[in-house]
Amino acid sequence: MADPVLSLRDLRIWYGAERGAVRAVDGVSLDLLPGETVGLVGESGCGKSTLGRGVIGLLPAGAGHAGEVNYKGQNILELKPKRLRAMRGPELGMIFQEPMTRLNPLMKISDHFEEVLKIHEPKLSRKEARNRAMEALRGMGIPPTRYKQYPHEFSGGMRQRIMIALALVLRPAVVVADEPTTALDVLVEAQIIRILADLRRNFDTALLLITHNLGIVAEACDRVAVMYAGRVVEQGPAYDITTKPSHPYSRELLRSTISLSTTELHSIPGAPPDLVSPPPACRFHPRCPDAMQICAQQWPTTVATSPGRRSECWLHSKDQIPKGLDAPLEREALAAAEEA
Ligand SMILES: Nc1ncnc2c1ncn2[C@@H]1O[C@H](COP(=O)(O)OP(=O)(O)OP(=O)(O)O)[C@@H](O)[C@H]1O
Repeated sequence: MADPVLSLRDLRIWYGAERGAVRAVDGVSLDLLPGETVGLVGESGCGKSTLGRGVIGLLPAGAGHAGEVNYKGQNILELKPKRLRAMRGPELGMIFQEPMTRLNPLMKISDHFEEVLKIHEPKLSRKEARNRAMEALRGMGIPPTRYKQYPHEFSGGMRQRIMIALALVLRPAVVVADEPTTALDVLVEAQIIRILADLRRNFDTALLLITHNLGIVAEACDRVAVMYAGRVVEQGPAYDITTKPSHPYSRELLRSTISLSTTELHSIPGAPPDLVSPPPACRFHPRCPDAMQICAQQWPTTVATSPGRRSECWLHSKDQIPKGLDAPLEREALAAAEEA
């Protein structure tokens, strides 16, 4: 297996708040291999975007961090801002959700590409830069005849494809795509996801795809990391996790996804916890249908449930649970504890 192009080790990111720190990412370890797409899924507010920004060192001012984001033998979180800025684009790319806010309405598409290439690849001649841009656009299904047009002359789906082409024209080693297709209709979404899959194969780009849509994960990702309350609670091959989730949270998340075979709508009871003071021990225990007494008392260890697959749940290390603590957690007891 190839060496990872990027490795997160015990990554922690928090935001200062008056009531205490919001621990948005709280001890995440994850590898990205060259050319693979890893889907990052989880309910709103669990820390996906924060993790995605941490991966390319683009954290808001005031955010604290600890742990490592290793890229080419260096922790990018420790780099000088200038060095990091120079890496962002040619080595670490990011695709955001709303293309209109990122494309300058007064600049033609050609100007956008030529500016980016001039900054990061100054040795390219104008003609070479133009050819590179055309190639990237063609890959995204945008005809070269439209190269000199302005952003408003394109549909939302096309603008998003232009943004993706702009991120990929520099052939970065790692791209973080944060909900890149959420604002688009499903057909355009499927098309973009297919094109993204082709492109990363061609350029060996590792893609971290943040999404709410588990259907996309099953279709487009090699691996998936399921996030809950700042932690990655399960990670492994996308097919295995979307067909046979081993963490109760992944299972519940999958059950609450609408698909063609959906006969009734399921929602996970309760709400995700407050990240200022999350529940002790396993953070999912107050909502978990399988919770045992140990889950409210001790942090679960991460267990390799099969090759390449890890799950942070006591269900997978039952032999280590002290006697009696494997009894089901009583819901009434839980509610009373929460009231107190
Ligand atoms: N700049 C910020 N300052 C303070 N708190 C923030 C900031 N950005 C995010 N947060 C908080 O950090 C937590 C994680 O947010 P984040 O946006 O990373 O989650 P998410 O899983 O990407 O959510 P969504 O799917 O809704 O985008 C939330 O509690 C959020 O309110």
